[in-house]
Amino acid sequence: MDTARQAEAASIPVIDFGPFLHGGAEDRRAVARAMRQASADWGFFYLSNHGVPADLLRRSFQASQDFFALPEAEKQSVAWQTASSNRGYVAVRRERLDASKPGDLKEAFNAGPETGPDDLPEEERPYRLNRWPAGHPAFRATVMELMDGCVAASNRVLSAFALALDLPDGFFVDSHDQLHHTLRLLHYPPLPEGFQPQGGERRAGAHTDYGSITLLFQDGIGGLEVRTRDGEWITAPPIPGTLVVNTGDLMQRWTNHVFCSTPHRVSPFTAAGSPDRYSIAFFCHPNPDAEIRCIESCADADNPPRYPPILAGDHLMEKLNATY
Ligand SMILES: O=C(O)CCC(=O)C(=O)O
Ligand SMILES: [Fe+2]
Repeated sequence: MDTARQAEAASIPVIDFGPFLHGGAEDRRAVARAMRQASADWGFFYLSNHGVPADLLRRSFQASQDFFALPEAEKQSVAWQTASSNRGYVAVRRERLDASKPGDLKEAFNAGPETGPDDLPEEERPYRLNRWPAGHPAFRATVMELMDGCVAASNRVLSAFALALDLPDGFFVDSHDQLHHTLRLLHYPPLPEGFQPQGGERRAGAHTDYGSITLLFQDGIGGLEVRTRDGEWITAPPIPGTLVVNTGDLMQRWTNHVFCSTPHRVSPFTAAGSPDRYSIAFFCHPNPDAEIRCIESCADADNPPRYPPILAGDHLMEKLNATY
């Protein structure tokens, strides 16, 4: 189906994270229960009072605008090179999130947490280094400040997920402690008036995310669409002050579909036409050597494990190699 129903923002749950961060044990459990329900019904929810400072987000969106406004040659000087690194600049139409459709009408800049190269095994070093445009130290500083904020926020969400499944607090966080995450600045350039998408092209093709969870920050433009469990596409409009959390493929495998990995896409058109749109996604990836196997309490005789165990790193490489 090509059009999406305009959803009431309320149809995808909005969860207040404040009581989890600042409340007592019962408040924390109530938030975790709401997340469990939302992840089962939708695989998506909005989170308010998420703890990532508004001023940092404002500066990050500004840094993103400044980066994408650089001349193409400067952006290409830090071009994305390999799936194993997955860092650097990705030009318009370079990636196909829906492999059956033309390239996405977006450009992106990927970065990862910077562990000092000295801490890394020799063979990993070239893949763990970010690609920064020369002469823009403030860009790097802002992106890395946001990285830290997102690592902290995602760990808090992962610990709520553990509580939601009655698992020890560190169950998910400990499997993410090598910080193989990707922070991705996204820019969807304006499309000319009367633009006709060719061959089903979109700003981002329909896909599920690959990792455990994703935190997504949207600007005010809109365009994100989510497929409901009934197969209908609905809009996920921006809600000021919130971020969007969605569960990815590995979380779905881990929880045997208790938490679902929901297809989503970005439509070329919004009520405002197709102006510039910016978003920022933080993809959480478990440690590459983490074995993702069905959590015991998520399976029983009627619902046996649906997938064999897989190493998180193997899953990610398979997905990245299919979309570039
Ligand atoms: O830009 C957005 O709103 C969504 C982007 C997205 O789903 C992705 O990059 O995986
Ligand atoms: Fe996505």
